Amino acid sequence: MKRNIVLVGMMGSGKSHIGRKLAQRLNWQFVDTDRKIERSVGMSISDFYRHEGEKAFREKEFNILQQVSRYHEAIISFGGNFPMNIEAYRVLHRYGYIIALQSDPHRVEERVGRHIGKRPTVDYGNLHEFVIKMIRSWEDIYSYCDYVVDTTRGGASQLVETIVEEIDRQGVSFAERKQKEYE
Ligand SMILES: Nc1ncnc2c1ncn2[C@@H]1O[C@H](COP(=O)(O)OP(=O)(O)O)[C@@H](O)[C@H]1O
Ligand SMILES: O=C(O)C1=C[C@@H](OP(=O)(O)O)[C@@H](O)[C@H](O)C1
Ligand SMILES: [Mg+2]
Repeated sequence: MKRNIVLVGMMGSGKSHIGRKLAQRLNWQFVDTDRKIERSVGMSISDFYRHEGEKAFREKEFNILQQVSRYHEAIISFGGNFPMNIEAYRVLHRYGYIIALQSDPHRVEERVGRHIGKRPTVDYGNLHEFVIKMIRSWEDIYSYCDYVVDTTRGGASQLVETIVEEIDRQGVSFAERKQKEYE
């Protein structure tokens, strides 16, 4: 039996947007791992990454994953800075139903380019090449996921219903939250 739903995928695939709507639809909590890391270290992801480096970031991220992976009735959006690695996958998959969101390059470019500067690791000067490379780096992950959703087309409400129907179709059941366990 699972406890939560984890959304993974490249930046601009819609994790935050769809995650919030899915949480509303199910009346669950929405949790963003990047925001939790930022609260825990007291600085932005980009500052932490710049000051402490990738190894420290990965350790912190793993730490947070272990914590949130045990949550019940939560939609957990996994930060899109890097493709999920196998250790993160194992931790999240124990209790989480893992959904990968993906979109075609032109849509990712359009979404990420909408707020220039918002995502500190994006190369906005070379957006097209950056997006192609990022999409490629996520390709190997999809076969590990429980469900892959293409978010290139379709509004968020429609995509949320598609996800809910698929979970029903697969007969996934989730343990209920019995006590307050979040921040
Ligand atoms: N299905 C969708 N339909 C319309 N706009 C969307 C959809 N999914 C995401 N967006 C928009 O695209 C942008 C990036 O989405 P976001 O949820 O922040 O992606 P991520 O968290 O995966 O980087 C946001 O401005 C969001 O409102
Ligand atoms: O560019 C970056 O480093 C970030 C991009 C965002 O990713 P998403 O677009 O996946 O939300 C988010 O993880 C965080 O704010 C940092
Ligand atoms: Mg996001």
